[in-house]
Amino acid sequence: MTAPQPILTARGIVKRYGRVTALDRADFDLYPGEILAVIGDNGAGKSSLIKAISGAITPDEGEIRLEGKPVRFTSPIEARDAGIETVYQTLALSPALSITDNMFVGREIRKPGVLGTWFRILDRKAMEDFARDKLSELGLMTIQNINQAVETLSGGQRQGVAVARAAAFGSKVIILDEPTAALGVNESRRVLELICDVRARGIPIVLISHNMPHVFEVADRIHIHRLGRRLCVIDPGEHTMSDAVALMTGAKEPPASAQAA
Ligand SMILES: Nc1ncnc2c1ncn2[C@@H]1O[C@H](COP(=O)(O)OP(=O)(O)OP(=O)(O)O)[C@@H](O)[C@H]1O
Repeated sequence: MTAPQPILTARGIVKRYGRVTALDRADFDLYPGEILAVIGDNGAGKSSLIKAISGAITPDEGEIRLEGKPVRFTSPIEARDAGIETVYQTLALSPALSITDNMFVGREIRKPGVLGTWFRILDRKAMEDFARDKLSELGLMTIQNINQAVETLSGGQRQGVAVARAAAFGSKVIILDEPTAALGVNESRRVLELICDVRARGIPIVLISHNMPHVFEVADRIHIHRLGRRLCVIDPGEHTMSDAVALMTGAKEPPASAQAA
């Protein structure tokens, strides 16, 4: 049997901010259908790695491949168009807009024919139906009214809308930056379930998180980042949270069983 090919890879990524080297020949691999957690101490370079992959920064050196083909994104829109959706901690939702409008910002559906092409009239019904379908596919229909303003939703529901939007449009990869950081226990639980639902639909997820119990609960593999590069990748079934923290902080060296960096 041939080994599965990674859907997204990065090799030798370097990113410098003046005299600070945020990424120092960093590598990364994401396989189809997995949840890959990326963990590391503060300043290890996790956000920079994710920004490089999602087009928010352009690396100084190195190569990124999506489905085996080299890509060079110069903006998040280019990465999004290629099928890489990122949900940042700040969510980038517009509070005053409805759930439907938030799902479609920048990619609205226009009425067919002249109305849509010339007068750019929105097809609200098509957008509402699509939003309702996507939210219910992911079990998010506790949100009753898809025309409700996002500012009236709880933190967990907002995260749900952001993840549903990413799942609806992120055909290839979804990157989640600290999706449970601002949430309570029950809301975090729901978001973790949602992440597993998205994986079950075949979309691989990159999960950046400082929350070790959450990482160990859902991740298939854990990428440990230290001093600007991938130190190792561990199997959460074979290591404890204390092992992961010791590796992150440099208190311990990678075990032979960990995938080589
Ligand atoms: N725009 C920037 N300008 C200057 N230095 C930066 C910039 N962005 C990141 N850095 C530096 O690059 C290094 C890596 O930062 P990065 O945010 O990628 O780490 P991180 O692992 O995501 O940290 P945290 O967990 O604290 O968010 C840090 O030393 C940081 O100060």
